[in-house]
Amino acid sequence: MKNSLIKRAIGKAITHNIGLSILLVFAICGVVVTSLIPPQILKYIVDHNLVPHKSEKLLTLAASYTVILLLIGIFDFVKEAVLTILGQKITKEIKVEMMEKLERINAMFFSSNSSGVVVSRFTNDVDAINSLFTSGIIGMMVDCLKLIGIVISIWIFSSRIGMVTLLLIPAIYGITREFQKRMLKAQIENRILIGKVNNHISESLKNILMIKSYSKESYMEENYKRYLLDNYKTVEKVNFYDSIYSPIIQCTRAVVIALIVVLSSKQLNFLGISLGMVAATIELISNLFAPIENLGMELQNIQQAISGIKRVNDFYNEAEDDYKEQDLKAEDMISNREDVQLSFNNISFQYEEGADILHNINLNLKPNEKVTFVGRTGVGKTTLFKLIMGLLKPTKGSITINGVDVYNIPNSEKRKIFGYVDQSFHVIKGTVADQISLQDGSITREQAEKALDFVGLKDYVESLEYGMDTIVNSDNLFSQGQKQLLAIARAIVTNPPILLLDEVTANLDSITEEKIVSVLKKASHSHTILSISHRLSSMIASDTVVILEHGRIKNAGSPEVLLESDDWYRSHIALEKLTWS
Ligand SMILES: Nc1ncnc2c1ncn2[C@@H]1O[C@H](COP(=O)(O)OP(=O)(O)OP(=O)(O)O)[C@@H](O)[C@H]1O
Repeated sequence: MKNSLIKRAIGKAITHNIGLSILLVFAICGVVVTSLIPPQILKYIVDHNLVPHKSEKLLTLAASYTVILLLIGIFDFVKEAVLTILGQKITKEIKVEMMEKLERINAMFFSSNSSGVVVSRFTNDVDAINSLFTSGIIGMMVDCLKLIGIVISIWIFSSRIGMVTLLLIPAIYGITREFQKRMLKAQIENRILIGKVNNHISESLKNILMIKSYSKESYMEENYKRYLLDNYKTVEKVNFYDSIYSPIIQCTRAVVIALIVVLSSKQLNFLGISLGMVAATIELISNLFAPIENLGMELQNIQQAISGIKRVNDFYNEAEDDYKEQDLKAEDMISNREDVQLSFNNISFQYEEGADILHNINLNLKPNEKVTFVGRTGVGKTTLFKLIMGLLKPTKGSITINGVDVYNIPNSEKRKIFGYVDQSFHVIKGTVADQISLQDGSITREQAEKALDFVGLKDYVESLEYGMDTIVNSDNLFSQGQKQLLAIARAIVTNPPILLLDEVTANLDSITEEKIVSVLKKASHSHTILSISHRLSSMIASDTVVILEHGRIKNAGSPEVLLESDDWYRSHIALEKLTWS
């Protein structure tokens, strides 16, 4: 059976908050029972005080009536407050466990699930589950109990009215549900259109230059008008249903009350009940409508929560990364930095069943070897890097460092082994020092300073008002080239023996590129460097170039040998020279 995160979270919230849970049960019983008392007091006042014209107990009875109403309010408040607190605790529990799961989940999950889908598991679905407690199951239970109480109270006065009430409940429920469905449909349409209207504004702002240069102003204006018009229509629909629902319910209530009054009049006396009972019945009938109206919404919340529960549980049961050797330490694997053997042992990989991206890759790298992977776009270079870092598991074969399968290396040890730099620098919240250490407590300030110095950014950072402690909250503090240098500092700060460089100089001008390359040349003396580059001539000198084609190694060798023996490589270099000359 599937592991239900929701059941566990609810169980945990209840057992850890026994006092609150008992208070909730007490408040629910209090609301149900006390809400049946006022009509009984009313009946007593009419039959025993007003009809016989006795006023002695009137004040006490009026005070009791008020106190009971106050009690109903207090019980209701306690119920809502406890439900909200428990709901929040359950939501927090679910979200924390989901985040932990997200970190354990197999990288393949992200191939078929966009970030939007994952975010909606954390937001919409968890919120829907939360409403199950705040306005779903418990609300429904309370409302059903209230309805049962009202029907029994009325039945005690008159079985005939009791029967009418029983018929009335499904009728009112039917009308309410129909209106709620129509209103919800209109509200959803309205929300989609509001999204379109807002998106249109941001899209216009983003593309304003293109709109002007291609003279698309009127096209954009027309689209905007259309979205606005459609939006108004849905708002009108919502308002229409909203405005006619209330009168329909009021009329139904008035007709039923009028009927009870007429049927119990002196002339007809069809119901045979006292005046006090008539007054109490009228109040009970009036109280009948609110729980029925609530039931419709609660049913809807429950339906949404059920699909939310299913999606969250499915997410929670996604495959996780396989077993990692948690006790494995980088120092044990690599006792001597000068002796790092990276081997690709006949690996193949596929994202989707039956569609191999990489086939039978075999390579044995020497310590401190500089290897550049080249090949057409989409051939699988970045995928190969992910396999090297153990983020993906080969479908066949293995990649090993000094004989240890990289897929078994625990994530906590990876930074000591690999330094990864790609085309873009990902800024994190925090200071300049945090950008390098990634808030890793084991990295000292001296190490971060040394890394900054190594990439040549020390002077620039010292010129900032707070130096390394300057908060990086704008994208403009560092230029594109400086960001790449920071990325290199981040990668080398732990002095990992293997550097992986994925198109690090893409998007940079040639002067900045030269600067980056010179920093990398400096680093190359003490690292095994694997790089992906489209511009071969601009990279640091490679010992080996590996040409990938259709997911296989087409050729591998020193640049000099390949220049002699590989037509593709020769023409690639010639084309580059032509472009850059
Ligand atoms: N997460 C993924 N899920 C499914 N397919 C993927 C995924 N990532 C990449 N692919 C596919 O795998 C193939 C190899 O992609 P990869 O990014 O490794 O190529 P690349 O050689 O690095 O390309 P480029 O030079 O353009 O960066 C491509 O066909 C790509 O569409």
